[in-house]
Amino acid sequence: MFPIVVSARGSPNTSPKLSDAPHSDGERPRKSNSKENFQNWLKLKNGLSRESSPLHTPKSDTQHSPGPVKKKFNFRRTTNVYQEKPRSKAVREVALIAKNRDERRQRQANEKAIKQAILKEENGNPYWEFAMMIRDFREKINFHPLKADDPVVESQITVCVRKRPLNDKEQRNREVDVITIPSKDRLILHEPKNKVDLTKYLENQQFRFDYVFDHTTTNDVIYKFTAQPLVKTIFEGGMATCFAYGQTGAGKTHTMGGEFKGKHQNFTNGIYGLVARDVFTYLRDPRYRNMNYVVSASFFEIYGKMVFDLLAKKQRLRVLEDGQQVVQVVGLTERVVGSVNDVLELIQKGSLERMCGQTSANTNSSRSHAVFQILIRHPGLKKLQGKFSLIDLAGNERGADTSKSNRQTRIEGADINKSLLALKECIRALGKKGAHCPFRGSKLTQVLRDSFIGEKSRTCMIALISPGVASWEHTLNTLRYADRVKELVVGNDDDKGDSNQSIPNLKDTVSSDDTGSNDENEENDEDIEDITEENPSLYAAEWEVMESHKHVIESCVYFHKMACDLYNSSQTDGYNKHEFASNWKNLLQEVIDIQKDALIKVTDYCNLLHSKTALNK
Ligand SMILES: Nc1ncnc2c1ncn2[C@@H]1O[C@H](COP(=O)(O)OP(=O)(O)OP(=O)(O)O)[C@@H](O)[C@H]1O
Repeated sequence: MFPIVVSARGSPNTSPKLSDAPHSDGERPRKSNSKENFQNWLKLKNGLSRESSPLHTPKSDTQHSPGPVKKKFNFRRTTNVYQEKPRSKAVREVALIAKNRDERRQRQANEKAIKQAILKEENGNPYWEFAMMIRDFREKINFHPLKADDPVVESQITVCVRKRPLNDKEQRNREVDVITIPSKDRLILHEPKNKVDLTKYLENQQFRFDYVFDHTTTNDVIYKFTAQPLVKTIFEGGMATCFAYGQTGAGKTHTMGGEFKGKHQNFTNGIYGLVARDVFTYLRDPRYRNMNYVVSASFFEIYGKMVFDLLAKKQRLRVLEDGQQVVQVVGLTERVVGSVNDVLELIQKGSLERMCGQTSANTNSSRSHAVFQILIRHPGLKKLQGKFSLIDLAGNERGADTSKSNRQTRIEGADINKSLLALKECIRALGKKGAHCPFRGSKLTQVLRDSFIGEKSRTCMIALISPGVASWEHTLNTLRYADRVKELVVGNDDDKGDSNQSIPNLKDTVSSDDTGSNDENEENDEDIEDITEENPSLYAAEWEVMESHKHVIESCVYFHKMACDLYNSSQTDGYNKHEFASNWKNLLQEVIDIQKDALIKVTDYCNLLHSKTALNK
């Protein structure tokens, strides 16, 4: 039974009413409307803090404020008292305080009742406030999602994001979907936050990529906008590379290997299989039919510093680099394939061999990078015409997830972080024409070195994200990483038509204090400005500084070891002077690049800190 709200003056309260109050006479309750309840609850909350608090006495009353009360009254709080004409200003003031207190209590009771009604309807959903705020936010947006027949824009580096649907576990936990995709190249992450007084609010972070795919997008459509435009590159004598990057369980294998149906994986609709299909289509094209190209494939995985052949029972392989910096994976199986089915068989074989570890996020988590390559060679298996490398990267989650794990898992985590950091630097180097590529930063970038050099090399990165609120921090990391890669390759192309629509509240935080009325929200506006104007840019800059700092530390250790090895090798009789000089030069260049990058980032950060401090003065 809900309390019947009667105002202190005896008239029915004008507060918002419960839209779904259950009937006390045993009738079936009316169809509930939790959104309306939520709006009412917000209004109540707001009204409560502003109207009824003694600190928020209405202006008309404060104008006649009698000043401090000196006498002590024996005041009986009844409805009649409010209706009587006060005998003095002091009595009137006390009556007003009492009235406000009563109203506040009634509002609290009302608020509690509405909250209970919403909770009942939301079936105890612990995230219901965020869910309502996000729903509210989305209602104000015009959605222009990507359409399958939209044109494909080609570029040397493409970075896009795919959001998967909430999985069964997330749905059982009633997780909120914190990703909104308003258009084909934009994405908003709703960060769930709590103020110090535990009021919940959203901090909306907007990102922009070449394409953003929502949870309804199929592998075929993703392929069309990502890897498919790169297939012709390998026929034109270039290197093509496609990475799947993201948190464990976000959908990397689903995208690269093929959609899962239970435990069965459909390899025909993964990017590996789709690339193979198109390679054979190109071979039949009149332009290439007479070239008699030979197609072959290899499949290996990189686990820490070790490389294993997935087509040869995980035989361990060595990676060697010659004086010309050509990197060879010695003994890697390269199978000649005559049809798409041959390729699918190899994909299936290799996928079964993949190394799996365990993390708290996914018991079948992949802790290794899987590299599937399709090569086109001139007849006689000699000269390479082109190579398509497809990489299903290991889960990118950081210390937070691995700190609870054993030492081995922590080492794996550190290796994964290191290789992902090196990968980012190498793609950035590809984007900055002529820049030094620090490919020795990890085994992954070492074996993929030829992907990052040359005018004809093209790369695409698909960042996979989980939409659930429980994953929002990992999702933010993934988006920041992808954004960093994109930032350097996209430039200032702000001519994307309707995708630039203004999105409501993007510069605002949405909080459960919001009622939509400006004058009622004066106090909160201060918070809004502080949170959205300052923190994200500072936070992002700080994050960059920390990342580059770590990179400097790691590279110093690496540099020290390599420099010692190189020096020792130069002390032997008959050492190769050319090779020594070239390696020493490259090593120095690599470490200088990393330090320069860190210097730029920390300088930007210092400037940002100074400008914020100056603004606050
Ligand atoms: N877009 C999607 N639509 C439907 N289900 C998906 C989608 N993406 C992923 N899934 C499902 O989510 C689960 C985890 O996906 P997947 O194994 O591809 O994650 P992962 O990122 O490769 O994780 P790991 O790093 O452990 O390999 C799978 O059951 C998969 O079917």
